[in-house]
Amino acid sequence: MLYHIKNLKKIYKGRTVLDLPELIIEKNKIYGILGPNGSGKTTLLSILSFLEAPSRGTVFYRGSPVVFSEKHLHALRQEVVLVDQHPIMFSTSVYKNIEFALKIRKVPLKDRCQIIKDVLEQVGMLEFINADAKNLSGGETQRVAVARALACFPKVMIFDEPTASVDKSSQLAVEKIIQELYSEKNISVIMSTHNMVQASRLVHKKIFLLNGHHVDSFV
Ligand SMILES: Nc1ncnc2c1ncn2[C@@H]1O[C@H](COP(=O)(O)OP(=O)(O)OP(=O)(O)O)[C@@H](O)[C@H]1O
Repeated sequence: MLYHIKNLKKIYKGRTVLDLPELIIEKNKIYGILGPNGSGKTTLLSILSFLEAPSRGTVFYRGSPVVFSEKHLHALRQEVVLVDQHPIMFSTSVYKNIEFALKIRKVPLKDRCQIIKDVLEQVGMLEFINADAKNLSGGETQRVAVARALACFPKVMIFDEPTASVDKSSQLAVEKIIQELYSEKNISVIMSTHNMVQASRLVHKKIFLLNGHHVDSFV
């Protein structure tokens, strides 16, 4: 079991936006979190990637209860990475954007170049290695963001609406990459999406959220 959530609540200014008595997420699968605007998808993904603490309840990760304090979260954030819907790129080359992630994880200088080439190759973006990351299209930016996350050798990758702001061909390219992360790299994937058709072709398990509650389906 990858995650086991028990009696979780997230409360903002007195309003409960997530209320999950129990939720289990198994490893080595692609999960889709589905729900309308404001249903709590991003909030759940932030908690699963250890960037937000629940207001109440416990998150077990690989069998251990997570202590949401900076000291304890450091190691967990090395193996679980979130790829944001609008990834932030620094105004420098694609190479340096990925290198920055390696630098903060203290990857030795001599290893960085090969890792960066490898991950860009995996997402089909090697030819952009020296391009200015600020000039990339939405789809290209998503792929570099995936490469940057992959450079940290994660066990779990979490995507917030990975194809919401890209065109159709980039959408299929990103879906293919997600499929390969799972099938070739044994990375567990959790992604939110509005797109039911996308979920049907890509994910193994769906989690439906409605007003912060886990429901069996929307019908
Ligand atoms: N930092 C915050 N402070 C106050 N309220 C918040 C905060 N973050 C989220 N919310 C509220 O929590 C609810 C759930 O938001 P969340 O972003 O998780 O939903 P979502 O399903 O991801 O929506 P969308 O599909 O529009 O991205 C919303 O009503 C939102 O306004």
